Amino acid sequence: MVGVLEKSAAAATGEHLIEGRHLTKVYATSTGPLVALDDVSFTIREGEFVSLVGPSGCGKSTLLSLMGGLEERSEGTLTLNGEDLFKPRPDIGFMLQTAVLFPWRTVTENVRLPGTILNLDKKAQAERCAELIQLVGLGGFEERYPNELSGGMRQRVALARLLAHDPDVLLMDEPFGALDEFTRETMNLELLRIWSATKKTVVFVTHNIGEAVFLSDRIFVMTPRPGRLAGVVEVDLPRPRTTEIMREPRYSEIVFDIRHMLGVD
Ligand SMILES: Nc1ncnc2c1ncn2[C@@H]1O[C@H](COP(=O)(O)OP(=O)(O)OP(=O)(O)O)[C@@H](O)[C@H]1O
Repeated sequence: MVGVLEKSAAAATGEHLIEGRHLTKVYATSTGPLVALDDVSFTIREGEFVSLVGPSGCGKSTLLSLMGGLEERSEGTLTLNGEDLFKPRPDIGFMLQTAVLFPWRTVTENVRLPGTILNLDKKAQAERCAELIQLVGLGGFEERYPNELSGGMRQRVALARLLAHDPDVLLMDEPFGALDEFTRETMNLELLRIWSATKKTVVFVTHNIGEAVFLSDRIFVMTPRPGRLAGVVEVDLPRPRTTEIMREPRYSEIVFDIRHMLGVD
């Protein structure tokens, strides 16, 4: 059970892992070029939990897709450990708001899919996936099919699948955005538990400022038209975090600062 939670030797060295310099993304649209990201520069350290927040259309998903190598940048540089980042890589995992699970595959078969695609050792994968299913709280549901699961349970399957091939970087695009508040809070706590044990690098997109403050080491605050990085906020709240932290004046202060940066107040 603890095997999947062991820190990778390379993790948490505090070095710059992902580095973007003057990143620009222009989409060609029917009404002409649309600047989704404009001159965005940042670094993300190994083992760090970074959230991207900002209103709809500010380029959060675009930036995440660039980091996942799913979109081509228009200008600028983007590197992972100094290597040009321009295509999907097995050491980067991606998770979306709605779990894209194969309905004809069981929970176990869905979680084992990346290992099968990447042709990883079958026995080791079988063990790891069984541990991960326990880890995300789905013990007993291994042989169920997605349509027999709740939305929260399907996201748990997606989370286990994200971790199955042990990527160093987890890119999560509003992974719990479609869940009710209680389930979302539980999933956030699970994610923090897994993250603190594995020290993976997480980049997490959310509309929810409170969620970003609760989870993150740093928050990239983005503004729209064109998508820019308005500022980076350090979250100096202690860890490990529980929901009790939301009572802290410092928590409210950071939430307020971000709202202010976004012009919400
Ligand atoms: N494939 C695409 N083609 C054309 N325009 C796009 C494409 N993807 C995104 N855009 C545009 O780029 C801008 C940024 O979109 P993006 O999805 O990155 O924003 P976002 O901050 O993630 O928004 P949301 O919070 O609503 O998901 C938007 O104006 C959007 O319409």
